[in-house]
Amino acid sequence: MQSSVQQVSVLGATGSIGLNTLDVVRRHPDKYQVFALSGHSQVEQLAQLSHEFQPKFVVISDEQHAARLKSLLSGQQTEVLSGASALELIASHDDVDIVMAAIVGAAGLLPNLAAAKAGKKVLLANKESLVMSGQLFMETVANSGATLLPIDSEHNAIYQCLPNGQMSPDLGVDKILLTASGGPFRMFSFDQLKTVTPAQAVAHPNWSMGHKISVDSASLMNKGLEFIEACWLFNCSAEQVDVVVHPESVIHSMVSYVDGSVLAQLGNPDMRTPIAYGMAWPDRLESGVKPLDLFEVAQLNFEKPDTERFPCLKLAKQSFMEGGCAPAVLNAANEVAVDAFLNDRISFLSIADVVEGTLNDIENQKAECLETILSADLRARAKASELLQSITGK
Ligand SMILES: NC(=O)C1=CN([C@@H]2O[C@H](COP(=O)(O)OP(=O)(O)OC[C@H]3O[C@@H](n4cnc5c(N)ncnc54)[C@H](OP(=O)(O)O)[C@@H]3O)[C@@H](O)[C@H]2O)C=CC1
Ligand SMILES: CC(=O)[C@@H](O)[C@H](O)COP(=O)(O)O
Ligand SMILES: [Mn+2]
Repeated sequence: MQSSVQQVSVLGATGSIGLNTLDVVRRHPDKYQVFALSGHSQVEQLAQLSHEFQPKFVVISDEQHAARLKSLLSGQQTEVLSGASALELIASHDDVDIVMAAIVGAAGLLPNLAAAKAGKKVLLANKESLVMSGQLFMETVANSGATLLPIDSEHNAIYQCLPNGQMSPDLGVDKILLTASGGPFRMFSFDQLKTVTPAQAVAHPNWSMGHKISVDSASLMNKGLEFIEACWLFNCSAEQVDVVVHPESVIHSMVSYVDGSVLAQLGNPDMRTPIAYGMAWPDRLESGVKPLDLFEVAQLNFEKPDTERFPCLKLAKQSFMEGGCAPAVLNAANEVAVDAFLNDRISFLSIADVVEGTLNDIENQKAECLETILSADLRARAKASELLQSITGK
């Protein structure tokens, strides 16, 4: 049992995972105290959260926003900082016990690595950092003795179903069954996919999430990123992970064993469950999530994923099997393409075209060190932007 109050840094506090984390913290003031919060564009909301949680530090990306935040927090003890190095500071500070890694995209990589290097209890929601730098990230965790707990709902479920969170053949583990909702366009024909809008894409059938991950769910890129995330987290090969479409999102993933047993973790689709699991691990914590009513659920369905209509899943698997910096290139191209789609610059189907074109045009390299990975990320962004221009003519 944890006894003293744990100090928590929430990276990406103004987002969907950040706010759910703060909801769990709010329920347990005897166990958790907010040490630091970070945000990017939502200055007012960050100020409001700082008023409520009175953190020691609050970090925002740019200096102008920081100046506004300072004026909103005048008279409060909280220190306002800005920039990438400030994120690393609150992720690795000696006084921090738990880091919630909930910044979206590649922007989370450096602070997440800093938390891992500093040996923190890292609650990893940001899947992009593992996709970009899986080997480096896992080595950093192993070398520092950090505790890495997956918050992504599927990986949290798998962690709960594996013996000691490990994919060990000695313990009879056979396969991971990674569930996918299929997203809002699961039943759409290829023709219908040509004209879907950002508003339709972010309307996930089961989960309320940020825009980027919602579009990824709609294209099945989210499942591709999660496939790579699972391989790194649980040290398994591509052949050991099967994607199973399960439209209800009640089973959050499963593990099958050599004796024919399949263990699953079920629950209502609410991120406060995996967040509370990570915060309290190895204990359990009340999270505010209502108990699962199986009579209300009534049916659980399963399908094979269709990678013809949703090629992003195939592209992600291929990039993992290719190895090196290919997953970092895939991730960067996807970030550029999703942003363009959300801003009405390209169609939904062009997301996969931009990712595929970028992967084809960038020569792969071994992911030897952080600098190589960051340089592949930059080159991929430049190439993806070029491809966007050729699609839009602008
Ligand atoms: N939402 C969910 O249920 C799940 C999310 N995840 C993963 O968790 C991560 C967060 O997702 P989600 O909460 O939905 O995303 P949101 O878009 O809701 O929130 C993203 C957070 O990151 C901040 N941010 C955005 N850009 C930057 C940047 N360049 N530098 C620093 N901070 C930045 C945002 O600040 P601001 O809002 O102030 O601009 C916000 O606090 C993603 O990696 C996602 O894949 C995984 C499983 C489930
Ligand atoms: C809540 C969560 O973990 C998301 O990653 C969710 O899994 C998205 O659902 P699908 O990608 O399966 O549609
Ligand atoms: Mn997920």
